[in-house]
Amino acid sequence: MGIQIAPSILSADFARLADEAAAVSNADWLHVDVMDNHFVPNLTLGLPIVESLAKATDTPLDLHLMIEDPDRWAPGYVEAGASSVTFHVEACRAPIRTAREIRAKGARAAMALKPATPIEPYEDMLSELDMILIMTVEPGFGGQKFLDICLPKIRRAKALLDKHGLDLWIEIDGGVSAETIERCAEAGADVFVAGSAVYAADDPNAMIEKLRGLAEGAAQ
Ligand SMILES: O=C(CO)[C@H](O)[C@H](O)COP(=O)(O)O
Ligand SMILES: [Fe+2]
Repeated sequence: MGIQIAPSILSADFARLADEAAAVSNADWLHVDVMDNHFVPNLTLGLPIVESLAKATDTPLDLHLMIEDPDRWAPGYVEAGASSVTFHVEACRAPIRTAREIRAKGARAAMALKPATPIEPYEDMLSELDMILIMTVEPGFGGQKFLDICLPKIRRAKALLDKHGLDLWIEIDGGVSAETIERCAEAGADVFVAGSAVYAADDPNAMIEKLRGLAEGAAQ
């Protein structure tokens, strides 16, 4: 698939979500951050809004569940219209079962790791997934500073995938901008979430193309 850009609607105007989705028509995915004020200290949106957003845009929805008990909720987000559903392994009680349920309902299944969570304990279950999300900020808020200390984990994740001959995507989320995206692409990331960098730009679609070009150049 190559490089993919996923603007996060966390940085959009929530009163105009359909327009904000249309403003990033060059995006490969629309990244939707679901927060429950328990797993993270912030509260955003849930199933009814995802269901409406899925009907309002042709861009596939990339759901990032920052919630407790994703085992219970993740399959419902596929039914609501998500094309990819990511659960946090720190909150998930049965990641293999949950990944299988997401896939069985027809979406891509992904597992997210907070900055201090290692990838190695999950080596044997990578084949159950379509994507690994490596957080490059502590989850909970947009507009935070990119954590360089996460770069070695991207490289280790890429090496594990190569070792097993797996073609999972590696997604990066948090602090991605024109200043930081090349480092992540060099390390092996392929899907780039960008909230504030895209929505604060005068021309969001031009920023998406700028980010895509920088990542493609660095990935070669
Ligand atoms: O998951 C997230 C926060 O937990 C968001 O997707 C992320 O922070 C995007 O915002 P920005 O690009 O401004 O860092
Ligand atoms: Fe996110």
